[in-house]
Amino acid sequence: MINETRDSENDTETLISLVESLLTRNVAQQSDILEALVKCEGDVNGAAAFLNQKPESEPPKRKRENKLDSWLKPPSKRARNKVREKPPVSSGSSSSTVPGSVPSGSKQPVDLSLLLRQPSPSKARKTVPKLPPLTLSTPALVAKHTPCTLHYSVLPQELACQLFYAMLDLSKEWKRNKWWLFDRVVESPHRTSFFARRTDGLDSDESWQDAAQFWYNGRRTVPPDTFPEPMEKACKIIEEIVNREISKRKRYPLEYGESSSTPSVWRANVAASNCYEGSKESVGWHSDQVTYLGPYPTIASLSLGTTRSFSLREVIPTQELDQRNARTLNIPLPHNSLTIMHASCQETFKHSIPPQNSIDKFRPPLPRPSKTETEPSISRINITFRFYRPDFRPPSIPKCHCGIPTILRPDMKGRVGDATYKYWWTCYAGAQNDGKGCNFWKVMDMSAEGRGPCIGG
Ligand SMILES: O=C(O)CCC(=O)C(=O)O
Ligand SMILES: [Fe+2]
Repeated sequence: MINETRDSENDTETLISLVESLLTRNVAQQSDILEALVKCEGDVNGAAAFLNQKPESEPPKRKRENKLDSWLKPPSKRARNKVREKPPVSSGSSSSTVPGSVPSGSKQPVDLSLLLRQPSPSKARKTVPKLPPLTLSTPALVAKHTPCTLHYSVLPQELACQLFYAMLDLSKEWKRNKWWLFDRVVESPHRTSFFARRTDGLDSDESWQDAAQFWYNGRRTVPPDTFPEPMEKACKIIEEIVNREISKRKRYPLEYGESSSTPSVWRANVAASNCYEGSKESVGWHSDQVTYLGPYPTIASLSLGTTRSFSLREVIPTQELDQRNARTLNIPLPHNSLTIMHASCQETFKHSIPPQNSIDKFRPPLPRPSKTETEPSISRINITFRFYRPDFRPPSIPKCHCGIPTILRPDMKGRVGDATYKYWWTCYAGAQNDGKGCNFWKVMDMSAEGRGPCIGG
């Protein structure tokens, strides 16, 4: 099964994230990770093993340019497909398909400094100070530094425990996501599952379950499971919290809704769930895929079980790279806490659950119904409640030259200040079709495509 809820901006970046997620020690430089990848010919596990055993004091090798270039510019046709060509950064035009061709410069060498978002050798980049990671240990700090809000003890204690036990039991059957990266299939370092609510959350719309069958690959599959009973109960409580929080914050014109003056109607109609068993299970840096969520989505993420650190890092727009650096922000997420990733988070930040060297055993406050003793656990269950917009249902998603539904990507690096972000429909075949894709891209145009209603009309 491929990953339908996460979006990785480009292959090299994904590879680096995957290696990062397997590291058990700090590797300060992304260039060291890339070098290890080159040495191991793109083998993620090999690169991580190499870095994990490398003594910390060993000075980084500096002869990287030739090797990196030859690795990033493989000569074969197959290899050329591996590096995703990117649409122009500042495309101001409305909807445009470029059949059989790609934006100018598409066959040019990959710009490594943009890819890695780390200081380039130029003078200007050297003067941008690097910022150490910052731990955001209170909801006030989270609200100050990120587009998220953090809420503690959101469910009644009994319901939180009931849901934790129910998901822990179900998780034994969950699968690891698999997708194509370069020439190999990679597997997520945690188990995952997808649920669709019985209705779309608004009324008893019966087409909802029907639509849900298309969310893997855009091809009809077995319908996903519906929300188990404690998840349904939790969802109702979470919807109230989310709507209250949305009503307190700035709204964006492309967010779903009748108008900014009508009451908020965020509702969850799907949920993606993850189980991290032990300190080494993780998820690498990514933003969540917005194909069915539409622009400026709000995602509510519930944490159950042992406390894990949730990391956020802004993607600095290209034109600001010589002015500021991103900072890794770490938020400890205890049992029964809710992180709301508000509108603009998927467009401006990446997030991850990094592996840890140690983990606190979680002792649930209540035992299972049939037991008198509680079982300590090193697992964390995460449930992300999401609202798949009616105006982004599967039949409305454009298809690429490979004939499969595209994915929607925000222009993270090309964004300019607070101006409304741009999005592209791009080929997704690279992740699912033996790693081979086409170069389809098309600017998303809400009104030309008949989407809405949006807050901004
Ligand atoms: O486990 C978490 O808190 C994050 C999970 C996540 O980012 C995802 O499922 O997309
Ligand atoms: Fe995510």
